[in-house]
Amino acid sequence: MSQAFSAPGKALLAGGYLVLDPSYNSYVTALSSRMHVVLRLGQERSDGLSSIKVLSPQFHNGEWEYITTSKEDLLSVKEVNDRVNPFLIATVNTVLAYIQPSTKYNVQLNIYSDPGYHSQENTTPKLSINGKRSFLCHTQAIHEVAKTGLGSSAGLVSVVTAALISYFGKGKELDKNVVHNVAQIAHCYAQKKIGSGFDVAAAVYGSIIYRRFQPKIIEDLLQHPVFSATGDEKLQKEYSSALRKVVDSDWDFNHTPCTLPPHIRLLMGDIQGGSETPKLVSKILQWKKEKPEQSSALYKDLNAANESLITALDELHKLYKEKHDVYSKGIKFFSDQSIDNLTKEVIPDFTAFYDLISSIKSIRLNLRKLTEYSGASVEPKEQTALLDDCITLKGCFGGVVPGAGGYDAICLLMVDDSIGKFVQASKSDSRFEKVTWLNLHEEKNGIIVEDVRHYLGL
Ligand SMILES: Nc1ncnc2c1ncn2[C@@H]1O[C@H](COP(=O)(O)OP(=O)(O)O)[C@@H](O)[C@H]1O
Ligand SMILES: C[C@@](O)(CCOP(=O)(O)OP(=O)(O)O)CC(=O)O
Repeated sequence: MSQAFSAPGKALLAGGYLVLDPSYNSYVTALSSRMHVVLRLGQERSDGLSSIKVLSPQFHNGEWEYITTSKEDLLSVKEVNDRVNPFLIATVNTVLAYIQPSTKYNVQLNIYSDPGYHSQENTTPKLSINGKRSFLCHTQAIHEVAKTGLGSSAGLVSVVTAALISYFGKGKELDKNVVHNVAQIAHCYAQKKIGSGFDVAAAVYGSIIYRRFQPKIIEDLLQHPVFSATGDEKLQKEYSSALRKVVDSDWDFNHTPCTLPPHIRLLMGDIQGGSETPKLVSKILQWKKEKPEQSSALYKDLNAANESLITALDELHKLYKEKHDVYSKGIKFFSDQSIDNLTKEVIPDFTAFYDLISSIKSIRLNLRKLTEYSGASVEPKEQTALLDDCITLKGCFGGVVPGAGGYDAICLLMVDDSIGKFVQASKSDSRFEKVTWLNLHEEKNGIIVEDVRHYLGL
């Protein structure tokens, strides 16, 4: 029996930092760069132990094996050959503790990541037998390859969780909420911190308006004494029942499906400027602690701007449905227009388009205030200049620094038919010489079942 699944990457278009607080909504776009897993029965071990073997053939030394240390002790998982992958062992541990398999298992998982997740330098493509899948092979180990911040670990944890839960569920229909909850716990354990979880939520559910779960739901689990006393069966059973109770409880968070309006597409630019999200987050949290009044006022304004983007996108969906011809005229108008030199005359029918443009401007204005007040380079001046340059070209509604911001990426909202000319024009414009436009788009679905035949020969 073989099964295949995939999960999308992510771009946090609105809600960076605020999404750490369960009071605020964020807007996450799931991306066409996907993380794939193929699960098949593995080889039985001569010692009769259960095992989960994970292969990542795209990367040097991309092989990890997890075995239970004894026939009785189902939950003490050991990494074989000492190759460490914190996200994989956390996922294996969490799934096994949740499932508590009663019979022996030997499973092999092959992981494949689409090109957008990592730098494509020094790679060679490998095609599957039926040509449906092509992945880039790297000469380095996974932890040595530069990332593009599309959420590879979140995609990995989510898709491995889905595959293992499906396997142990013996084909029972996958409950995405169980996959989400188990994957969040595993991802937080691997990261040794409880982030907002927007990346795991997007990997499981796809493009969403996301309000985070309360961290306290999983805090005790991550501190459970079982982690400091491996092999203690009584503690393992206690942990497993506590885990099951948490996973099966109502997490009371928001993951409303959303998608960009028709003919409006995301264009991501990779700047390779490198940013340390944890350092940016700690700087912002420090400022919040030191300047409670200033920060709460700015968070209020930033949240209003984020919500105005969500509303503007929703209004554009309504315009498309209710006045399709007006919507089409608006798309045509903006495809041949740079918003940097919009005439003052406002075309009344295009209000929803103008609202989108002004919501992006409002988010950026408040992110620059966040940068100034906190000292964290959320929208540093180099990114301000680049985003301002982008709106001088036709077909661009504006753009933001996604997620935590910093120097490594920009996300533009574009008229789809204008992207080709926009990218072409940027190639001969020195203002964009540091930008690599990523060949990806919104793919709003979260975890999906894939056809295993597409991976044969990889
Ligand atoms: N294809 C893969 N195979 C195995 N492990 C992977 C793969 N992709 C990502 N990982 C794991 O996720 C880690 C990267 O996670 P992280 O630093 O959080 O980056 P990101 O922001 O892309 O999630 C890698 O070092 C590796 O441990
Ligand atoms: C700051 C944040 O709210 C958003 C960070 O978004 P990014 O997409 O920048 O994160 P990385 O995956 O580290 O690149 C932290 C959080 O929500 O956990």
